[in-house]
Amino acid sequence: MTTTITITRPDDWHLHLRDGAALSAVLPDTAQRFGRAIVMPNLRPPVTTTALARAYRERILQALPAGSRFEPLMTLYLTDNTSAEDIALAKESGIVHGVKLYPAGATTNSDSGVTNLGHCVQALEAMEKHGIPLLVHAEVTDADIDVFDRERVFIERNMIPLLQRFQGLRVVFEHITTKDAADFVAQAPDNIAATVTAHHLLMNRNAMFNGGIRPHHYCLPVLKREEHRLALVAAATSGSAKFFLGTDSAPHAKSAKEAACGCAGMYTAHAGIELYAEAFEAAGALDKLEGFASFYGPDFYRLPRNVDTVTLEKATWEVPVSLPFVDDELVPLRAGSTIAWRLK
Ligand SMILES: NC(=O)N[C@@H](CC(=O)O)C(=O)O
Ligand SMILES: [Zn+2]
Ligand SMILES: [Zn+2]
Repeated sequence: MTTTITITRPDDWHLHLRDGAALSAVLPDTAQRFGRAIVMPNLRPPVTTTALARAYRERILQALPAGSRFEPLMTLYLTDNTSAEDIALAKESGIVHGVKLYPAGATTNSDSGVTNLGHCVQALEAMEKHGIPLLVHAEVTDADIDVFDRERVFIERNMIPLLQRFQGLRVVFEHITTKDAADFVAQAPDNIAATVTAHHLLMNRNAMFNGGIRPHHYCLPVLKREEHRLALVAAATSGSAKFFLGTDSAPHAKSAKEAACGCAGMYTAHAGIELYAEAFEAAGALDKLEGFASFYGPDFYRLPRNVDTVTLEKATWEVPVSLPFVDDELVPLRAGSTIAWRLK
């Protein structure tokens, strides 16, 4: 007898869909599993205005498989020059659901990011006023701060002052990777929540060096020590509405990953809910998966929960060694290996 679980259709609250042919290559994986996704704006050039977000949304809808009811939820990329007027327009549009803060230089395509939060006061006040959440890639970029400490130091230097200054702003601490972040979010007021990726629930930093350097396990924020992974599992399976699903699936061509200076990002959308089922099962907490994957995200974003369902069965399947990707290949997480849950 196979074990199955049926849950309300999940949403992905942190996703990179890219653009053009890459978008067409990856979108079906997400659309098959998730009802909606918060689509990250770090294109080249970045999605900095509602007009750009509207055009990008149309390209996503065009690329959807026929009959799909997947709904892209758009975001704007915060820059030093984002104005209160830009935020008012975003709110009015009804299609923009968050504004993403990338500290300049912190991650893939973040060179237009914020150099100093002091430059963003008017935009942040407008977001507070209009109820648009700020989504934060929470890492400092100082050369003297160890790469494994970048998230912890961001909390002290940036997150605490930000929340102090804008007490009505809703903030998503994106892709948390440390016990420090999990503890911080758990004790913070209800306007602060966090997304958690499947890969940070399933792997610690040893996965980057298992028998040799493993570029497909390199992402940002980088994988951390086992004690941090355990803290993330505890937070995600706690039943707290402050922690919800965000895959941070971030496709890069194989040639850009397997390189002298390889790109950061893991592709996980091909098993976007299945990998979480593995992590929750390992923690003995499958009963907590639906809240994390399907309820707490829409509740935080003030959107209705999905009404249809997905069913997962406990059945091992083999992940292809690579997937077609534009003129290249895409190496998904677990390539050539197996995943213990399958989407029915
Ligand atoms: N997560 C990653 O390692 N990479 C993301 C950017 C990001 O989310 O920081 C990407 O766009 O490739
Ligand atoms: Zn990020
Ligand atoms: Zn991301």
